[in-house]
Amino acid sequence: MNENTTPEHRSGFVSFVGRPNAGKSTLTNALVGKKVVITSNKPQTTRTVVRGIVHRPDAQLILVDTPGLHRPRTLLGERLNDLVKTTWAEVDVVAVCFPANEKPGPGDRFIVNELSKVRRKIKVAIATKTDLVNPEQLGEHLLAIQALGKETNTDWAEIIPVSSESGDQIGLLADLLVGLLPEGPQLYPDGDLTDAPEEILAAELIREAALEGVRDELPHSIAVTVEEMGMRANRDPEKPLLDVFATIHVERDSQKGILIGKKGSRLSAVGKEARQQIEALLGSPVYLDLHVRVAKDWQRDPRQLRRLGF
Ligand SMILES: Nc1nc2c(ncn2[C@@H]2O[C@H](COP(=O)(O)OP(=O)(O)OP(=O)(O)O)[C@@H](O)[C@H]2O)c(=O)[nH]1
Repeated sequence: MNENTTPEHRSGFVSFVGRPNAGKSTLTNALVGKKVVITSNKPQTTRTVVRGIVHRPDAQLILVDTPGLHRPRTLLGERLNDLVKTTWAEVDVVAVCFPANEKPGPGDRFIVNELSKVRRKIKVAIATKTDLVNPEQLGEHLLAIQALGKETNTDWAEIIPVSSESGDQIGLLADLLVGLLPEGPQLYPDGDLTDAPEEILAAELIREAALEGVRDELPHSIAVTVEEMGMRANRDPEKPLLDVFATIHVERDSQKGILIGKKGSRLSAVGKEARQQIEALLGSPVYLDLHVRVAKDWQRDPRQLRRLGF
């Protein structure tokens, strides 16, 4: 760079991959600085590809959040894996997340192996959740990641430990990722933190609230659609109200009962939590109309999957 030119601006796409629950969504939110993707302690929370956008004077970093890649067991699982591979082909950098509190295992090997088939792609390893381990454990973890790279012929451009919880090394990670992006213009307007439509964000926030406190197979059985969303007409401009009409789909009657709870108590708690989250994200008071519907075995039914947007 010559001293008379302005510093180059970089822009590009980074995809986080990793086994379910590796901390990808939390990391996206930590880098963006705001909750743009939902997180939960239930594996396989992420289904749609939602982008978080990091704005800096020198760069624009667009984060593509993917579902956890795993051996598919259902049609939904297959669709999600296809989605991951399509994403890899399109991004500038693929960053694999390895939670520091779990030894890299067969699930991680499966992912890195699949990724090694994608040639000429910049690959980064991120050790997530470092706040959960001591320095010695972290050292072993980093060595295990390095070994896994060797074993699969994967050349890590960086191996970096971070904690989204404490914020440790998040700024450094952003710097490293920006350094790996090509020179390019700003791709999204200032202030845009995601390009997911508001309907999708609202549906995701409702799904997150519904996942809170449910166990076993139920989390995987929950899907949410937003039927209608819009500002209520004829309101005092000082008191706007956003109407959101949404449906929570489950696979069985018994699950419907669990979600609704005694005298509707659980559903109303879910509604309240989701409403507050949507209000925080979109900055307007919200009226949320929430229904629960049984879509029998939707995860295995192509027609229903299409209806639910997969
Ligand atoms: N202590 C700690 N917990 C974390 C950290 N990052 C994520 N978690 C937790 O780990 C769990 C999974 O995080 P997510 O970000 O939803 O994981 P994910 O990889 O997006 O998961 P899927 O959507 O299932 O693929 C959540 O309970 C998070 O709160 C971290 O840095 N420290």
